[in-house]
Amino acid sequence: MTTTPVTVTVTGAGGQIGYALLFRAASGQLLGRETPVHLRLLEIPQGRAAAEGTALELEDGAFPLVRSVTVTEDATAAFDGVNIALLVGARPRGPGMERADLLEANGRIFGPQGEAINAGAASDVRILVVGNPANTNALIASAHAPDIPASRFTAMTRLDHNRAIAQLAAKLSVPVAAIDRVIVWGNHSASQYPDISHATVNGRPVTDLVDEDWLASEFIPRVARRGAEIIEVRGSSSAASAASAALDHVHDWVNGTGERWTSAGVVSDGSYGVPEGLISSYPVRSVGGEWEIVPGLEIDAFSRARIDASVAELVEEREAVRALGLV
Ligand SMILES: NC(=O)c1ccc[n+]([C@@H]2O[C@H](COP(=O)([O-])OP(=O)(O)OC[C@H]3O[C@@H](n4cnc5c(N)ncnc54)[C@H](O)[C@@H]3O)[C@@H](O)[C@H]2O)c1
Ligand SMILES: O=C(O)C[C@H](O)C(=O)O
Repeated sequence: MTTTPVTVTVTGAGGQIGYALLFRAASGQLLGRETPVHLRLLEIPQGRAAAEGTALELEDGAFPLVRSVTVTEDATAAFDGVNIALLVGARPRGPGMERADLLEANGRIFGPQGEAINAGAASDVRILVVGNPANTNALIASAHAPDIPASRFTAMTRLDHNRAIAQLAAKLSVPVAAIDRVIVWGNHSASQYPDISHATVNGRPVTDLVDEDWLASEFIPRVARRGAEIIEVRGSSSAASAASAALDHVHDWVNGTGERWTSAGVVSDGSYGVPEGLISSYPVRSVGGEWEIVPGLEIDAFSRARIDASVAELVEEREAVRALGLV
């Protein structure tokens, strides 16, 4: 634990996720209850007033860990000296859209932000991209930050991971904490593969307890399409659960996972047949402040086909942003 204040920049701070995220970050749920924070809220002119209002409410929260709150429209100022960058600011999809439909509009946000991070971030900077399509936006930001190791750019698939655990816990009538070794592979999109072939419940293989039909026809599509289900039911995209997953991701990254597994979109080193350089979701542990891909897992034919399909979509997205000149 450190008592040196950590600078946390949240883009899209005036939006839904920003509002759900900032108060929990201020209370210590992002980095730990001993770590003071400087909060930087980056917005565009349309979102500035909402971010200013959030800043007033953060002040009124009288959070002991908050050392300062700054609202800005200037990416250079927002990322100067940043330790933790939460890139949330981007358009959400509406009903009937896929996340990849946002590629061109949102992709243009992440090149300039990558450049500003490259220019000014602290040497230990860690970046989580939440704005969709998250994996490819993280790839774009990383491509514009040549001085920052690619391993520091991550994309959020923790919400998918949490959704998978929650569905499994409900099916098996166990607390979520009883479940470990769930994996989300690939893209944060409908092609993602929530994989329970290595999962355990109280140390026992989950595959002994659920049938393949439930897996293929209920569990996988429910988790993969949960974002769309939320949009249909709520009328707008997930916010509090997304913020919660962002807190989980960063908290685990900084504080470690121990032996437990989680899922994160991290740069591929070629593991499990994913082309090197893509930002793909993998089973990971956080050790010594770095994400490590869980090595050596056996991948059966059912899983192989699904991982390959999601990775193929990531390759297509990379080609699309290359064609747009974004990487
Ligand atoms: N990865 C995930 O699991 C996950 C989960 C939920 C939502 N999301 C995505 O997160 C993004 C944000 O969702 P939301 O519900 O908060 O949307 P929102 O529309 O409520 O808020 C987005 C905010 O970003 C701001 N913004 C836009 N461009 C910006 C820029 N260049 N710099 C700074 N701010 C900018 C907007 O002004 C707005 O206030 C969307 O792309 C959504 O699809 C991802
Ligand atoms: O599905 C969306 O567009 C929002 C978000 O990515 C989610 O998974 O809830």
